[in-house]
Amino acid sequence: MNIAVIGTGYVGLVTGVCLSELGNSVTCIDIDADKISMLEKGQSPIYESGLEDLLQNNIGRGNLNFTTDYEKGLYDKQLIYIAVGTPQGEDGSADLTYINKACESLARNLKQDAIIVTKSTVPVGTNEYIMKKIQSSLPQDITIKIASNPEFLRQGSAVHDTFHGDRIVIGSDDEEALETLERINADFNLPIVKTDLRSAEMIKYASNAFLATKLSFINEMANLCERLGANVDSVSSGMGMDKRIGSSFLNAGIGYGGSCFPKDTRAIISAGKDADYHMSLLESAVDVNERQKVIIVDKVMERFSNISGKKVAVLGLAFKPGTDDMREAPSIYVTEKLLAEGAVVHAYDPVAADNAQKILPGQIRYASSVEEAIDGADMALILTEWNEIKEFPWESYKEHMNNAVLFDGRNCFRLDNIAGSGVEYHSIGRPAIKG
Ligand SMILES: NC(=O)C1=CN([C@@H]2O[C@H](COP(=O)(O)OP(=O)(O)OC[C@H]3O[C@@H](n4cnc5c(N)ncnc54)[C@H](O)[C@@H]3O)[C@@H](O)[C@H]2O)C=CC1
Ligand SMILES: O=C(O)[C@H]1O[C@H](OP(=O)(O)OP(=O)(O)OC[C@H]2O[C@@H](n3ccc(=O)[nH]c3=O)[C@H](O)[C@@H]2O)[C@H](O)[C@@H](O)[C@@H]1O
Repeated sequence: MNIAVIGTGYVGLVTGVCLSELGNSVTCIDIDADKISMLEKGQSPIYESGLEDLLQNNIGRGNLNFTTDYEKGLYDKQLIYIAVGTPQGEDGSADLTYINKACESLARNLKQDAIIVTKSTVPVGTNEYIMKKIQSSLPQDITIKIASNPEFLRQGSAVHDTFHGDRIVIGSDDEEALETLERINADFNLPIVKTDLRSAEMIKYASNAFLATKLSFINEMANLCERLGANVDSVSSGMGMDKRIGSSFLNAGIGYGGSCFPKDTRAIISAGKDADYHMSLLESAVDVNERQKVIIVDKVMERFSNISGKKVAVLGLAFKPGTDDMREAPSIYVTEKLLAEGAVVHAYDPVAADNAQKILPGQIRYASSVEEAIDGADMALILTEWNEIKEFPWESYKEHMNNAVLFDGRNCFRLDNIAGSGVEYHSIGRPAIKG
């Protein structure tokens, strides 16, 4: 099938690349000329395992193209995916500016009937709005249909998730659109959930909101474990063995970040307000996460009282391992707070340092290895559980640091492995280990 994808961020790019891998002819459109020029050369603008190989293979096979030109990109396409960003607006609601702009360009340049498929996460009712907006600007002889196909990939495992996800959701109020999407998606060989337009939009928000709430729940339990002398690792595994609870998303830590959970939870709270319904559970989940992001600095201050002039090594900056994405990364809030307390911050991240330098405070010094970051440090904070950080040998902390005190915001290590190592260790929801 001939497919266009509008927007080449995480979702647009992965969607375009994976649909071309399945044998479709795909053109990706973006307004960012630098991005398109990189992509045309087979270079991925994002760090995502396996993506660049697939990108290059499919460009080579001639079934994947990139353009900034809507007319060229939409030419002869039967399916058009919209995958532009829907960031958080000032009042917490989803900002539909990019969706509006994409719809306007689409309507100006579409010359044939097509099915428009929304991949972007959009509030319930937006697909109906998109349909009306585009159709009202099209010549009368062109007809469009609309469908929602929300995306569930995780950054860091985006390609894997696309081919091995738990389900594909397609929603439409038009039978023909549903059938076409079912046919295209059948090639992924995954369970397909077919539903109406509004329910598909809601499934996406409800899924992210549920996962975010699960994280805030376990983080609250972790904070209580600390006060009551229990170990949240044991609590998580004991809870997770119950199939009704499930063991995933029970790793306590310094809270969720990233480009979606923070904005999507706020967007659904805002949708609740508009519908005159108070989403009290979700509001609490968001509040717990706000507090959790900086809990590690509270631990530092409790231990040291004054960190002015102290060298603090920050290990890991990305919001999670496997990505260079810094959006809403806890490292933003943690480094700001450390600097406000007068600390001298030396940071290391295996892939996110370039992006970090664009948004973190200018005073941060960047190291090119864990060793360099911790050399002569008075304490080290782990904020992202990269394998390289998890595999760094214990002895080396003692060897390099002025003071081997480690604050682990991701519970990377088992307590029984640390005892006796000579490193003082503080983590989340578990007893501290004296050095
Ligand atoms: N990042 C993720 O892991 C996931 C994101 N989503 C949702 O997917 C949507 C996209 O997210 P990301 O890929 O992270 O966004 P992004 O912000 O990384 O990329 C959006 C892309 O759209 C382009 N763009 C903006 N306006 C355009 C226009 N008028 N025409 C053509 N291109 C335009 C931008 O230049 C950019 O390359 C959002 O609604 C997000 O909530 C859903 C699941 C996973
Ligand atoms: O809508 C989206 O954008 C995506 O949001 C999340 O994916 P992502 O944000 O890429 O990453 P996750 O693996 O879900 O992690 C989110 C945050 O939760 C944190 N987390 C995750 C799991 C856990 O057990 N503990 C924990 O603190 C991570 O460190 C990270 O900051 C969802 O998992 C995807 O299904 C969804 O498509």
